[in-house]
Amino acid sequence: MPASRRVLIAGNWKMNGLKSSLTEIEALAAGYDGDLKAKLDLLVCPPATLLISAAERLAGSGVQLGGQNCHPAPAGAHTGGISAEMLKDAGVTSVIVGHSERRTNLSESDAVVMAKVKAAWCFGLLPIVCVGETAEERDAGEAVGVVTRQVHQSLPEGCTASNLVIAYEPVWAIGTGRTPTPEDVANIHGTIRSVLRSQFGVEADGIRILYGGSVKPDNAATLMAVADVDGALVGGASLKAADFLAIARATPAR
Ligand SMILES: O=C(CO)COP(=O)(O)O
Repeated sequence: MPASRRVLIAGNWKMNGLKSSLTEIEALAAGYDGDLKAKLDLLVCPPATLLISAAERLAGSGVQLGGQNCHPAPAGAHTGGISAEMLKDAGVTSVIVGHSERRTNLSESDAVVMAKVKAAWCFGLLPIVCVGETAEERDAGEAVGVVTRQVHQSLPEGCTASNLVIAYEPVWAIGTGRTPTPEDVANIHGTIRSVLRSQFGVEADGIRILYGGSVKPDNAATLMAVADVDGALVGGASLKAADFLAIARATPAR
């Protein structure tokens, strides 16, 4: 196992979280203890409005802070946009790009996702690139093909173990309580690893591939033990520090 493939448990709060939720950030900072630090990286991605305050609360705790999206342009006339530089300035080290909710609801294409990866790199942020098939695509037997295409077309040249994380999130598993079988997860993660190998050679062996979609404290141990699963991207169960920390504790040590 390459040293760089340290397990990463990441929380995506999506459009949830008010100032009062900063108590959960404080609880995360307090709960990321020596055992967890020895075992894995912990990352939380609250909404943009909470980033600066969250960075203050997390300072010195070792818990990393992430954004949920960035604009492909460095700056300028993009009302409502948030640039990678702004995220960096707020204390962020990672950014989720290409989440299926943005691909679907905001028609984000693979080309746009690639531009966002490059924007993140310009400011030293670690992009977490999401891929995953819909229920219709899975039922049509197209899961492998869809994920392969997304990985191929969303990633620029020059991806390495230290500048890229992939998250496989089957759309039908997000927020539904349904998860793929461990065999299905192993199959898609193995496919992603081979696509990465074909694109980036030996570097691919160090790139972390997270699983996301209805990860909970009671299924984390099983899902995180699957081959080529290097952590989780957690939605709903990351909103409460107790649940999110329980997922981290349930994750097997490597
Ligand atoms: O979309 C997700 C994380 O980005 C997964 O969400 P849930 O964990 O709520 O299914």
